[in-house]
Amino acid sequence: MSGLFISFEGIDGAGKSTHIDATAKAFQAQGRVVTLTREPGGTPLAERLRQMVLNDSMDAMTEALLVFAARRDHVQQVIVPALARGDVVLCDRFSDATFAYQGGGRGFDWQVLQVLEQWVQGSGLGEAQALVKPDVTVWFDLPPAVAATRLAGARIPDKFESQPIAFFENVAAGYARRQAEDPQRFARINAHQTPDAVWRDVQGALRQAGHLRA
Ligand SMILES: Nc1ncnc2c1ncn2[C@@H]1O[C@H](COP(=O)(O)OP(=O)(O)O)[C@@H](O)[C@H]1O
Ligand SMILES: Cc1cn([C@H]2C[C@H](O)[C@@H](COP(=O)(O)OP(=O)(O)O)O2)c(=O)[nH]c1=O
Repeated sequence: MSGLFISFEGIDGAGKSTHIDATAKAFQAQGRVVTLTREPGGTPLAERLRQMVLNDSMDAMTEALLVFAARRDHVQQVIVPALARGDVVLCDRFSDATFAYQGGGRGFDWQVLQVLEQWVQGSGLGEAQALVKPDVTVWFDLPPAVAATRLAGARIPDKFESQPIAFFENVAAGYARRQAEDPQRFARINAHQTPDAVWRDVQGALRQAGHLRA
C-alpha cells in the first residue's frame, strides 16, 4: 500500500474535529488526495451500526463487537482501497478508541480486543499478517475535567458524552496504555492549549514524522 493512514484520537471534547479539516487542507495543498472518514462509520452499513452504538444501551461486549463489525466493513470498503490508490486517509477515531472506550472505559477484556483487532484488521482468516493500522495516531490529550467544560452546552450529549468524568479518566488511561504498547505510532499532543498552539503542534508532529513538508 502506498498511501498514508492517520487516525485522530482523544476523549470527547479534546478537539479532534477542530483540527481534522485543517490537516486535510494541509495535505491537499501538497497535492495529496485526501479521504476523510470516521469511526464508527464511514460506510452506509457502519453508519447504521454507529447509530446503535451511540444511542442504544448494551453491554460492553456487544458494543465491542458492533464497533469491530463496523470497522471490518469500513476497512474493506473504504480504507484499504483508498490506501491502495495512494490517498492520505484521515480517520476520526479508529481501533485505539475501542481499546480506550470499551477496554478502559467499560472494562472489557483487553486481550479479547487484541484478538478481534487481529481478525478484523488482518485477513480475517486468523493468519499472521500485517494489520491494517494507522501509520500515525494523533492523540489529543486533555484532562477530562477540561473536556467536560468545553462540551457543556456545546452540543446535546450522546451516550458516551453523558458519562461522568471518572469514565473519561479510564478512557484516557486506555489511550495511555495503547501508546505504551506502540509508542512509535503515537503523536501525543497537549490539547490543553489555544487552538492555534494545538494546530502548531499537530503540524509539527506530522512534519517531524516526515509526512508534511514545512
Ligand atoms: N484548544 C481549544 N481550546 C478551547 N476550546 C476548544 C479547543 N479546541 C476545541 N475547542 C472547543 O471544544 C469543543 C469540542 O471540540 P471538538 O473539536 O468538537 O472535540 P472532539 O471532536 O475531540 O470531540 C468545541 O466546542 C470546540 O469549539
Ligand atoms: C471508534 C469508537 C468510538 N467510540 C465512541 C467514542 C465517541 O464517544 C463516539 C463517537 O463519537 P465521535 O467520533 O467523537 O463523534 P462526535 O464528535 O460527532 O461526537 O463513539 C467507541 O466507544 N468505540 C469505538 O471503537
